[in-house]
Amino acid sequence: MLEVRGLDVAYGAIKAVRGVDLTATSGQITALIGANGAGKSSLMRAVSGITPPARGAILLDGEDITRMPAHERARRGLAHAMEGRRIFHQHTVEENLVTAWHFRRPDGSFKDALDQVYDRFSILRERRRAKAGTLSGGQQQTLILSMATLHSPRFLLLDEPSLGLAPVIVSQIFDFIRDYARADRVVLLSEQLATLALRVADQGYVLKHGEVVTRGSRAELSSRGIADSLSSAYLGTASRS
Ligand SMILES: Nc1ncnc2c1ncn2[C@@H]1O[C@H](COP(=O)(O)OP(=O)(O)OP(=O)(O)O)[C@@H](O)[C@H]1O
Repeated sequence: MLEVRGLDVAYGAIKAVRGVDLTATSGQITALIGANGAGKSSLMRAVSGITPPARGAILLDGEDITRMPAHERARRGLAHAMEGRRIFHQHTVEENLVTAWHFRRPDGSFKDALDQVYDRFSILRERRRAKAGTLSGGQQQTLILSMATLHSPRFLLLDEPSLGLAPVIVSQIFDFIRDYARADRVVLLSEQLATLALRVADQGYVLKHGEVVTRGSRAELSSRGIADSLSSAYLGTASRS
């Protein structure tokens, strides 16, 4: 279980996250829903140890990791796929996977992990010798997801994995994330569009100006019309470039 208690994240005078309480349980996808600038990425960066919080606590299975360096959190099974396509564009697909494997102290067999990736996303097998920068947006996102999950982390943070992708690719990616969570993992997924988030998430937290304004199960949020109201707010105010 991942718990966040009374979390504040600030950049100087800018308060990006304010007093957030959140619980994400194993076997479920928990969505962070909010428009551009709502504080989703800042919250995730605090959880993975990239941005130190100004206040509050973060616990993994009851252990307080608030002051723990990012690499120690990674060793405890926490992985973070950040917003934007962070891969080595000049390296091949397989070289990117090798790098991801060695980035953490490897245990188990790389070949087995690689076979799993290629069995799941056959396009990555076909394109394993292609430079990652030549892949389509959807293929790059499957590579990023594969890199983030190569070590089968128990806690997976995904920052807007659907960003800019065609609906058919989003469905494939969501299928993967759903299966991943079902195998007793904690998945925290951020998404600007509530309608998209609620297609895959079991529960959600809606953030606005850094604060949780509502939370609930998928059914609860859907019945409250969160999806529609947020989507129209998004369409009116934000751009998704
Ligand atoms: N490194 C930074 N320095 C200063 N302000 C920042 C920094 N990163 C984020 N912010 C500000 O913090 C607030 C929350 O941003 P954050 O990126 O966490 O939101 P978000 O919900 O993830 O939005 P997006 O969908 O654009 O990533 C915004 O006002 C943003 O401008």
